[in-house]
Parts: sequence; structure tokens; C-alpha cells
Amino acid sequence: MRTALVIGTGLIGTSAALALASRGVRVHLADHDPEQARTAAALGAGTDTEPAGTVDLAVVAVPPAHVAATLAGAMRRGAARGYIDVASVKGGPRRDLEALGLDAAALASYIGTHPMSGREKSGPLAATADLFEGRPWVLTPGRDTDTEVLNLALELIAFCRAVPVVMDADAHDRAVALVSHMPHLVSNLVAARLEHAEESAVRLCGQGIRDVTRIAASEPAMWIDILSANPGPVADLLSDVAADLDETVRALRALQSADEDKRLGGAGGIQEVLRRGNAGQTRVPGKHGAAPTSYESVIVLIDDQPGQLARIFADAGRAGVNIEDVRIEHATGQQAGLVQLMVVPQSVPVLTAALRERGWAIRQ
Ligand SMILES: NC(=O)c1ccc[n+]([C@@H]2O[C@H](COP(=O)([O-])OP(=O)(O)OC[C@H]3O[C@@H](n4cnc5c(N)ncnc54)[C@H](O)[C@@H]3O)[C@@H](O)[C@H]2O)c1
Ligand SMILES: O=C(O)C(=O)C[C@]1(C(=O)O)C=C[C@@H](O)C=C1
Repeated sequence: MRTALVIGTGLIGTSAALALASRGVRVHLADHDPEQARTAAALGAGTDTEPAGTVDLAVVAVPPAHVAATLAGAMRRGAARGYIDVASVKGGPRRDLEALGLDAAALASYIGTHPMSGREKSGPLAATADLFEGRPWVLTPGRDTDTEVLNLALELIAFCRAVPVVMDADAHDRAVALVSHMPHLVSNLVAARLEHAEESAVRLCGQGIRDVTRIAASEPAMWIDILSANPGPVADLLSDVAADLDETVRALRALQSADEDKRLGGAGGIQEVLRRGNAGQTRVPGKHGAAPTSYESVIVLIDDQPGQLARIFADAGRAGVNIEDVRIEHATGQQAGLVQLMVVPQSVPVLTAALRERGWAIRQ
């Protein structure tokens, strides 16, 4: 692929454009808000000028409700040899495109795709070239999809260092209802409990609630679009969650009972909720789509000063330890924080000793 056109230069479009541009592809950037395309160009994602002729691949990265019309407009003016979109839902955009009356050749030049990676922030300034690295990128080719277009899409995914996964569009929508759309609503429902909460309670927020509510900071307009295109499967899953919630409330009420048998029953109910949660959590794939890995953490107390993290990473590197993941918890009202370094279990003693030797305060 030598040339590409990215339409919609927000988080996802600009991230893909940055990855393509870094691999030498000439990328043209377009957005209905020219300021967004200008910003993406200033970040090094390409040029916000129009392409002189037909590009190899057009990547449509606009909100789901605008995907079909944007694709049809680009196809009618012959903008590209192949077209993909990256919307979070796949059945709706394909059916909308078919309903727009495009000919068979135009439909064959299109593949619906979905990178399973994103952030709670929008716009080009949130974009990074490595956003998709190691993440699944779903392709939903139809029976008549051109092989050449499939190859262009695979080339884009390889440039983004993502992992291609081929699926049927409706099966994709049912799967993301489970792993993305329902969890998004549950995160919002948990965060919503904080809206009118006492300040004295909110200031105690620790890492647990930060993990559970991060995605509740996402752009609501985009999510209304996503959920509007996949309401049935999400409603089915939420009604299962609601039944589990009813059971959990019953178990907690039993724990308040004066009757010991009821209390025992309640404890059993809660134990079952926690067991099922543990079992589900172990099925979440590890980094780069590998089998789940159990990391252990080494916790380091740091002053909230520039350069501390870089020094810890350098010291870990010198000790030959690979840091798999990192979390930082800022201590409320203090210029200090706890850095949780996730490493494979056998690295824990090596890292702990090396950091202690270099004067770091380790917390158990
Ligand atoms: N945010 C995520 O985590 C995520 C992850 C995977 C896929 N997606 C999908 O990627 C697509 C883009 O999402 P995003 O997070 O980059 O959103 P974003 O808000 O960051 O960017 C969307 C961009 O599209 C532009 N736009 C809107 N309508 C347009 C139109 N008709 N023509 C041209 N430009 C238009 C907007 O001005 C904006 O710059 C969506 O379809 C979304 O479902 C999002
Ligand atoms: O990590 C996040 O912020 C996301 O919400 C990303 C996420 C997801 O649910 O995993 C959200 C929507 C997209 O369609 C794909 C990825």
C-alpha cells in the first residue's frame, strides 16, 4: 500500500494514520471538521490536502451512524481501490450500505472491520501510533469481497501491528455486546452512583473504582450510536446481569438476618458470586492476546517528582527484569504515590532486592 485516505481524524482515524505514515504510506486526512484534520496533520499523521487521484485504501473512522453515508460518498467519487470502516458495530453499517443501492462492484470493494482497542478519550490529540499493537482487529468480509481489498485491509492491520481475526458481522456484534458494550454500561452505572455522593466518601476513591469506572469517561454521543446499533444483544446480557444483581441483593439481605441458617445461605450466595467472577476474570486474555498470565506486583513508594518513574524503570532494566504492566496510585493530599510494578512471579525477589539496594522504599 502506497497511499491511503483516512476520513474521520479522531482517536481511531489518527492512530491508524500515524501507524501508516510511520511505515512510509502517503496518508491524506479528511474530516467534516477541518480543524481535526489539520491537527492530525500537525501530529505527523499525513497531509490534510485532497489526494490527486484514487488512493489504495480509504479508512472510514467516523461515528457508526455516519459510516454508511460516508462510505457511499467516497465510493461514488471513486476515492479508493478498497474501503474499510472501523466502527464498533458491524451488522448495521453493512445493511445500511446495501440499502443505499450501491452496485455489486462497490460492495465488493468494502470490508467492515473493528480494531478492539481504544480509549476513553476522543479526538486526534488522544491518538497514538501504537494504539492497536497486539490487539485483535476484526475483519468481516462478505462472500463477494474482493481478495485485493482483503489484502489491503490485512496490510493496514500488519502496519498497526494488530492481530487479524475474521468473523461474521452479526456474530461480531453479539461478541462485542458481551466484552465491550454491556461492560461499558455497567461501568457507567457504577460511576453514576458517585454523581451525588458525599465528598467525604468520594475522596476515598482508590484504584479499584478507578479501574471499574475508567471507560465511563467516554464520549456519550459515540456510545449512543454504538448502543443504538446493537440494542438487542446488550439488553439480553444486561437482563442476565439484573437477575444476578437480584440474587446478590437477596444474599446480602440474608447476611443481615438474625437467623444463622439464613446467614449461612447468604454467605454461600456471595461466595458463589465471587467464585464466578474469579472464573470469568481468568478468561480475559493477557497482553498481546496471549494466554492469560498471572503477574505479581512489587509496590514502590515514590515522591511525586519528575523523573521518578524513569529511574525505577532504568533500575528494573539494569536488574534484567521485564515490567509487564504498571499502575500508579496517588496518595490523597500528599506529594507521594504508590507505583505497582507487575512482573512474572519469579522476578519478584530479583526486582525487590535490586530496588531496595538502590534505595527505593518497597511496600508489601
Ligand atoms: N473510541 C474507541 O475506543 C473506539 C475503538 C474502536 C473503534 N471505534 C470506532 O471508531 C470510529 C471513530 O471513533 P473515535 O473514537 O475515533 O471518535 P472521535 O470522536 O475521536 O473521532 C471521530 C471523528 O469523525 C469526525 N466525523 C464525524 N462525522 C463525520 C462525517 N460525517 N464525515 C467526516 N468526519 C466525520 C469527527 O469530526 C471526529 O473527528 C467509531 O465508528 C467508533 O465506533 C472507537
Ligand atoms: O479501552 C477503552 O477505553 C475502550 O473502551 C475500548 C473499547 C473496548 O470496549 O474495549 C471500546 C469500544 C471499541 O469499539 C473498542 C474498544
